[in-house]
Amino acid sequence: MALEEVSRRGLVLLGCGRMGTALLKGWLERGLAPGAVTVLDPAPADWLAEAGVRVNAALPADPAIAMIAVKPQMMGDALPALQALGNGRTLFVSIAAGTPIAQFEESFGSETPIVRSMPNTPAAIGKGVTAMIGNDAARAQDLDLAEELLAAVGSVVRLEREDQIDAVTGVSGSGPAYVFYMIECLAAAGEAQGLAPDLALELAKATVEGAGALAAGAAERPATLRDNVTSPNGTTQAGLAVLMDEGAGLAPLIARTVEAATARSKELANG
Ligand SMILES: NC(=O)C1=CN([C@@H]2O[C@H](COP(=O)(O)OP(=O)(O)OC[C@H]3O[C@@H](n4cnc5c(N)ncnc54)[C@H](O)[C@@H]3O)[C@@H](O)[C@H]2O)C=CC1
Ligand SMILES: O=C(O)[C@@H]1CCC=N1
Repeated sequence: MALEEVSRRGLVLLGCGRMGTALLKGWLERGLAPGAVTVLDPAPADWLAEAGVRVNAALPADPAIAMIAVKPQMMGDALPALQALGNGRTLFVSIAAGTPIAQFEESFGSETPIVRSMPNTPAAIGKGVTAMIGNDAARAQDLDLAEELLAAVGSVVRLEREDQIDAVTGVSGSGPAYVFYMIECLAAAGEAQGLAPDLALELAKATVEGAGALAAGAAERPATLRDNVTSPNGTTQAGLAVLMDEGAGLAPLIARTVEAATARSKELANG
């Protein structure tokens, strides 16, 4: 439904880099009309024009969505291009880390409906997760439209307070990178135990994919699924004794990882 409304009224995408591309590919594959999309980006990828997307063209008169997908550091240069859409019917949706709603209200006017969100790159294959929160001007139907649009490429959670988004960024926004690194480490460790690189990588990727799908679909908690793998005095127990070491194991490492990413999100808000 959201993709139909957006196909009718239009979507402007400010910045089409890695995350903008992930979202746009997800929407196009799920039925968004390419001709309804206007991408504004000084370095647009070739596939956009080939796919029938309008690139660096004039703004549509009354687009449903203005999506902000530039780096926080680029906001000053980039936002004026959307000025004409402020204080109107267009819903602004930002995916930028660390840029507060107040900054968008300052640029576009406080009557502008704005949703601040934090998606992640698995959106490109419809498996993203996005957290979102709206400003005071965002009405229930604006929030529903943003949620439906983001739900087309994965699951969506609504936040109660804007400041929750820093921790969300540290967990799920940045999280795919942690998991990719986990795959890299698992494959390298397999190589160190004598497996060929291709085989080690295949095993590591399939294991993370399978375990992720199992955890996502199971009624049991991850800790129970872990127990199910762990035979008394078996191989998993030997491995987990290292991984779950209180001082040097994964828990304190992940805690520091998420803490650092969350802190960086807060820092970005202060320029
Ligand atoms: N990459 C990720 O996994 C995620 C990124 N984000 C957020 O998405 C935003 C974009 O990040 P990425 O896509 O990773 O960055 P990126 O560097 O891949 O893409 C940024 C794009 O903005 C374009 N750009 C630069 N100046 C511009 C201007 N004045 N007007 C219009 N476009 C301009 C660039 O040419 C580039 O295509 C950031 O704010 C980031 O915090 C949010 C969630 C996840
Ligand atoms: O690294 C970043 O700043 C962005 C935000 C979340 C994922 N990538």
